[in-house]
Amino acid sequence: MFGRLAAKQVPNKEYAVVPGKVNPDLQRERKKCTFDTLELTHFLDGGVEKYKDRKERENFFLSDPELMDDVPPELMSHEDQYRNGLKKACYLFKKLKELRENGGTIDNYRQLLGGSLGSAILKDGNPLALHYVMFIPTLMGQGTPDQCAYWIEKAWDCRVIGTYAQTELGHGTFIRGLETTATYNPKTQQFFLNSPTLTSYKWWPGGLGQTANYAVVVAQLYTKGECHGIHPFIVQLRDEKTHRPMPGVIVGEIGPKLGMNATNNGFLAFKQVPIPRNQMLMKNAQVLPDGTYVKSPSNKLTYGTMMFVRVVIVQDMASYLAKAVTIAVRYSAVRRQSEMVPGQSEPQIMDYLTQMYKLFPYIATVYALKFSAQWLWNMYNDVTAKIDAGDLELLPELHSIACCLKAVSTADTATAIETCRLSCGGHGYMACSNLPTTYGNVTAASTYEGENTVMLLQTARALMKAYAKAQAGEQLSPTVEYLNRNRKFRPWSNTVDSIVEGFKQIAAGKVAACALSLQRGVESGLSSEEAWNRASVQLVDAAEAHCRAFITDRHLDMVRNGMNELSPALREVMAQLCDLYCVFWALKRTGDFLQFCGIRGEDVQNLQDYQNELLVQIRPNAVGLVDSFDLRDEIIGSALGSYDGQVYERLLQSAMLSPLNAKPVHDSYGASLSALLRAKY
Ligand SMILES: CCCCCCCCCCCCCCCCCC(=O)SCCNC(=O)CCNC(=O)[C@H](O)C(C)(C)COP(=O)(O)OP(=O)(O)OC[C@H]1O[C@@H](n2cnc3c(N)ncnc32)[C@H](O)[C@@H]1OP(=O)(O)O
Ligand SMILES: Cc1cc2nc3c(=O)[nH]c(=O)nc-3n(C[C@H](O)[C@H](O)[C@H](O)COP(=O)(O)OP(=O)(O)OC[C@H]3O[C@@H](n4cnc5c(N)ncnc54)[C@H](O)[C@@H]3O)c2cc1C
Repeated sequence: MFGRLAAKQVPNKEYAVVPGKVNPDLQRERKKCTFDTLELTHFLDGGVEKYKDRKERENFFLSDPELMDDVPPELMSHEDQYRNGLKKACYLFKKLKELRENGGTIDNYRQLLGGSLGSAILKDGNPLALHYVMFIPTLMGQGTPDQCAYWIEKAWDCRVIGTYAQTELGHGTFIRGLETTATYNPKTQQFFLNSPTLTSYKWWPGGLGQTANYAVVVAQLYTKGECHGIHPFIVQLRDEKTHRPMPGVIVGEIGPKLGMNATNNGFLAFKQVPIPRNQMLMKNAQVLPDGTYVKSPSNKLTYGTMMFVRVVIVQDMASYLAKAVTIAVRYSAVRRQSEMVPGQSEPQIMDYLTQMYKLFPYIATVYALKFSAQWLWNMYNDVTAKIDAGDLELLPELHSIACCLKAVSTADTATAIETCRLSCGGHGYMACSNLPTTYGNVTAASTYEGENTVMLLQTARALMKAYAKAQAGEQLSPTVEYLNRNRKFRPWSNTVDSIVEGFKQIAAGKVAACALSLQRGVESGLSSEEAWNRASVQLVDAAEAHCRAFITDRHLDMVRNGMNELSPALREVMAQLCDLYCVFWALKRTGDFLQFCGIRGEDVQNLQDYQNELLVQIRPNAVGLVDSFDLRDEIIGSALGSYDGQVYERLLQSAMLSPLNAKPVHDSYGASLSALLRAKY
């Protein structure tokens, strides 16, 4: 990274990065590790074959100089960020095509577009991401076989580039309130797309600004004078030859953002734009040539693509976090500061227990999220196969767990990355640490694909239904089985099993308390909606507790039952991480444990002692654990986190890339500063 330019400009040659030289503290850390890091890498990849595939894929992409930046995107203008992003994205997609022709799978695409590899190549966003992440999945999930046959090939080959245009200036969350209309005219057999108000302008879709020439547009369907709610339509936005906007299409880019500045998010409006009837995606609902509307088996099937992306976001979060925590742990091994014992040499900052506390729970979180994400991905595939066969029974369960996992994983990861940044002191604030960009990417996910509070309220809605079922003695689905009214919770016993059990007990207690609040609200004369709003802070809290119970349960189950093949040395470390994740959250929720699980003050002290013990146990393996994520330096993209630990050399090298350092006296001196220095006031 930070290529050719820098090497010429470092002021003192002896401070240049030396290839192959590894920081001695990092070397010592690697020797201390008690397990085989390669064994863990294989486990994370899902076996040796998958490990080899990944390595090959990374080589294929990351050793291509066309895909590497000579100048970091943060030094570019907004326009150049887009130009650079688009150039690389187009090149990347040519390579993706090559990969597909050699038998690449959708999993390859996910890994490339999400998480670590994608964010290494297109650090600040990808203007073609929505084409693959939402446009193609919507065609696949919502098109009829004929529509799929016509559009998907074109889309895979990038003969059309699409985006997913749903959100409007006025509505993102409440999609039933969208204002864009698609009105069917049986005489011409066309829909007419129209944007009746300013607030109906589409706003946000990735790649919409200057990149996409087609979009899936979500609009209110009108036929025979009646509105049938929101439906997806394929709309051509730009001429296929000239790329000029089609007649009646108003389109542009929305401007710089906190992050993701190469994503080319755009706005869009229509002035009675016609499209043929067969460009409504009609797998679920249909409009017949004469304008007759045929209902979908469930109007929530239109929401299918959002569900897909929520599921993959959870996986993505684990990848982003692995990257951030690798940077912070390696830096904390290299960085020495202060005196722990007066007169003695300065310790590595990772020897401070507070530093271990900042970092190690987030190493554990990578695993916690990975295991939940894997479970969710499997469930998603099972449920979609069943839906395709006409069985919609498990759809609500999938929706409920996907919503809370999306919210909790994105919120936790954003907090974790900010903590990683803080743990790197001043240098963490530098763009070249790659922590600010990583945070920018991750914090966006708390908003997109369903704002987190709203997602938790969706889960809470399902929890209230499940609670009512439990009270009626009905059978419950697996993720809410703990609400069963006959379930006896085991008494507290100062073990990790007890913590996991405790989270279920807390969730059950909070769900019951919400139900009571709602009931009281209604009894006091509030409408059920008003009572819901009055209880909503509690409801969000209950949904979060439910999700924490799920994540800890999954994590413990994996450690107990999913690691039999691993060596005892590695299993021990995996168990320590699981325990740490559980204790960390138990201590963050001490009030809940005191309220719902009957623990006492001395139990809290025991938990505190156990947390300290775990931090110290994990300390010698910290660098080994992040090395096992096996993230190449191009993926890490950080002056602080590279494998060799040449932190100070890389900081100096990256400073020299600043255009402000190109000349000994900057032009602005003559333009303004010299006059100020000479002025007599
Ligand atoms: C090919 C390669 C792929 C590679 C992948 C690489 C991965 C990389 C990923 C990272 C890159 C991402 C890039 C960024 C993309 C951002 C794109 C967007 O934001 S796009 C824009 C994203 N925008 C958003 O996410 C908008 C968020 N808003 C919404 O989704 C909805 O408005 C709502 C869910 C909040 C409410 O909906 P509303 O219709 O008002 O519903 P009510 O509340 O009245 O509840 C009624 C009933 O419906 C039920 N139900 C609801 N949903 C579902 C469902 N999905 N299902 C089932 N059921 C559902 C609900 O439970 C309830 O049941 P019941 O109690 O009656 O039994
Ligand atoms: C980086 C990025 C990329 C995006 N890409 C796309 C894209 O490609 N395509 C696309 O269509 N959209 C895209 N979006 C839009 C995104 O999906 C919406 O911003 C998101 O769904 C939130 O909607 P909103 O902006 O209307 O927020 P709002 O709903 O206005 O949220 C504002 C506040 O109101 C609260 N609130 C709203 N409703 C409720 C409620 N019912 N109960 C309690 N509180 C509530 C929220 O919790 C939040 O605190 C993108 C957004 C971002 C940030």
